[in-house]
Amino acid sequence: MSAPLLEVRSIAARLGRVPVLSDVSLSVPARAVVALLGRNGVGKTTTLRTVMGTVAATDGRIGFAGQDITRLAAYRRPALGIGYVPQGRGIFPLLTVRENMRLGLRGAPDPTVEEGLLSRFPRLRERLAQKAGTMSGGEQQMLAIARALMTQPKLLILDEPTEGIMPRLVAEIRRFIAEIAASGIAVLLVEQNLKAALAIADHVVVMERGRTAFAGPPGTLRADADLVHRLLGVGIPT
Ligand SMILES: Nc1ncnc2c1ncn2[C@@H]1O[C@H](COP(=O)(O)OP(=O)(O)OP(=O)(O)O)[C@@H](O)[C@H]1O
Repeated sequence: MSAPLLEVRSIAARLGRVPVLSDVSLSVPARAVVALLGRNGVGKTTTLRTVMGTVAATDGRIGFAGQDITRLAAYRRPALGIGYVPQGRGIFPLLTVRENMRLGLRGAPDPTVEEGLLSRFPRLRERLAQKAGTMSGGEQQMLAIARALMTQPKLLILDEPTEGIMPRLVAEIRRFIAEIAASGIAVLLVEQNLKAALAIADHVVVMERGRTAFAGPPGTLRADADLVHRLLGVGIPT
């Protein structure tokens, strides 16, 4: 079997002096969707930030596309093919939609890529010259995803993409994520909603206080109501 696209092996990390991650492992195969779950505060966001390099791994190893990136500078990681949409989206409200979309690029935008994204996100096309801060939370989330896709990543990392978004747009954003995955881009997604995670993911990883407590196919997690209750405090969704 070929190596996974992203392989996080037994990483540890601190925020200030606080040890937040002690033993996190997860793999994202090429073209797969992996959902990262866990109660509030277990370290999901810190895990993603360690992959992106804005938090340093104090132990363990992070590999991407066959390269050891554990100590690679954060600013060099996106260029390897990792797109990241942080929690809270990271949109610049006073810049226009078009300016936000092009923000992560190092050179001129590829017109075919930009055009393809605007066809997929017609709400963004209609608002290209508008300041991003005037859009709804769901539209800003679409913009953040489109911005990450402008760099044509092999892996898209999304931190709670539907958090705080009105229900009508939640379904639309979930559909976009499924489409992105179907187009062959691997997705690593932090998702609070267990039902949505089980529906979209090929693999599920559940964290508990700074470590990986479960990693496997959604069906295995779904079959273990006791484990789901212990790790997530919820029942199995119907
Ligand atoms: N700057 C900081 N210094 C020390 N501890 C922090 C800091 N920021 C966050 N923490 C703690 O680190 C832990 C992990 O936080 P993290 O945001 O990674 O968790 P999470 O699983 O993503 O949570 P949520 O679902 O609430 O976003 C939490 O217990 C949090 O209180």
